[in-house]
Amino acid sequence: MKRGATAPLGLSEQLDLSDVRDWIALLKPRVMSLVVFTGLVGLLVAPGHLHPVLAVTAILCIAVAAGAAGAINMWYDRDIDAVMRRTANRPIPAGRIRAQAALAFGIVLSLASVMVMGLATNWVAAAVLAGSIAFYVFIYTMWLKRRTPQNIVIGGAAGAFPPMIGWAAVTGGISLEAVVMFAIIFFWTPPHFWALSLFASGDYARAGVPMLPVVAGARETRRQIWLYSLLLAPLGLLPTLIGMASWAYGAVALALGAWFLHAMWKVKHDRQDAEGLSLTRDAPARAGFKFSILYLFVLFAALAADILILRGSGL
Ligand code: HEM
Ligand SMILES: CC(C)=CCC/C(C)=C/CC/C(C)=C/COP(=O)(O)OP(=O)(O)O
Repeated sequence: MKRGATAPLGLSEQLDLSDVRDWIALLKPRVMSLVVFTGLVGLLVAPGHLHPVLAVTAILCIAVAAGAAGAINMWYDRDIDAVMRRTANRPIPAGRIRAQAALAFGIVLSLASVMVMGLATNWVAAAVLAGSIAFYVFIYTMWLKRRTPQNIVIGGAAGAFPPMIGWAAVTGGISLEAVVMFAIIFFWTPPHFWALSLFASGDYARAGVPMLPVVAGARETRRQIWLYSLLLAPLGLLPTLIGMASWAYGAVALALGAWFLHAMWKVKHDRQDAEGLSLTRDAPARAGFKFSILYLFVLFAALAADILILRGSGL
């Protein structure tokens, strides 16, 4: 058939792949991958049984909720994202997705993820899921981010909820083990983010976001990174100390903790100029940021492996 003005579009024309990529980018998939992984670990280590289909549904709900919260964050932050080099090409500031459409997308996905979580698992898990979306959107994004350099310390709690949500999906409640996993991520977030902010502080200064290096300087930021690292390293051992995991996990946590302290010690004593993007490619802050991600991934993987192996062996 010859294509006239009214002829239907072909599938590839209707579904432009670059559009799909932009909608996916709204969900901040790279950052959320680790959020979802920690949620999965919470679900795997929880005592009890959840049908595999429901378990997969629960993890999808965490992924969709985290992504939806990211989309609403990008809607709200479109003005500052446009100013920062790292974020200027995001779909909203770059004009590829309308702000209102992104907001609607985020709200619909948020509501859907909470409803499906409640129906598939239980309403405790759904409530904590709703709470973490609300925390990220209202407490971090809309309230603290533009007001105080403590924004990520308090707001970071949002990213610490997923293991608790996974745990609640299986058990229908929250117990000490879930709180311990929450605490590990809570104290991990400041070194994770402030290491990055040391080499992205020029961006934040331009956008008027009061991140710690902008307000208090690089030296104080390095000091705070070190203090939180000192708290985090022993916290990693808590699962063993409360009898949740064995000493095999404890040994991994100890080694990782020592490695984390080593990486952050180098950040603390780095004397390079921290303004803008002027840190060299191999600057300790860059290495520390990257290592923070590896640390959390390996720590949670070790926790899951330890508990599943112990359970499998009947010990
Ligand atoms: C308030 C808390 C947090 C803040 C402000 C924060 C901020 C950031 C920023 C600005 C980036 C840069 C990369 C990008 O723009 O895509 C990043 C990367 C990343 N964050 Fe965080 N983060 C926080 C908490 C978390 C949590 C709780 C997790 C997971 C448990 C996480 C996991 C990651 C990962 C995996 C990356 C690397 C993404 C990549 O490969 O590009 N973050 N974070
Ligand atoms: C289940 C659920 C709802 C989880 C929420 C997960 C969550 C809050 C993760 C926080 C990580 C994150 C994307 C911070 C970005 O900060 P930013 O928004 O200031 O970074 P940006 O400058 O890159 O936009």
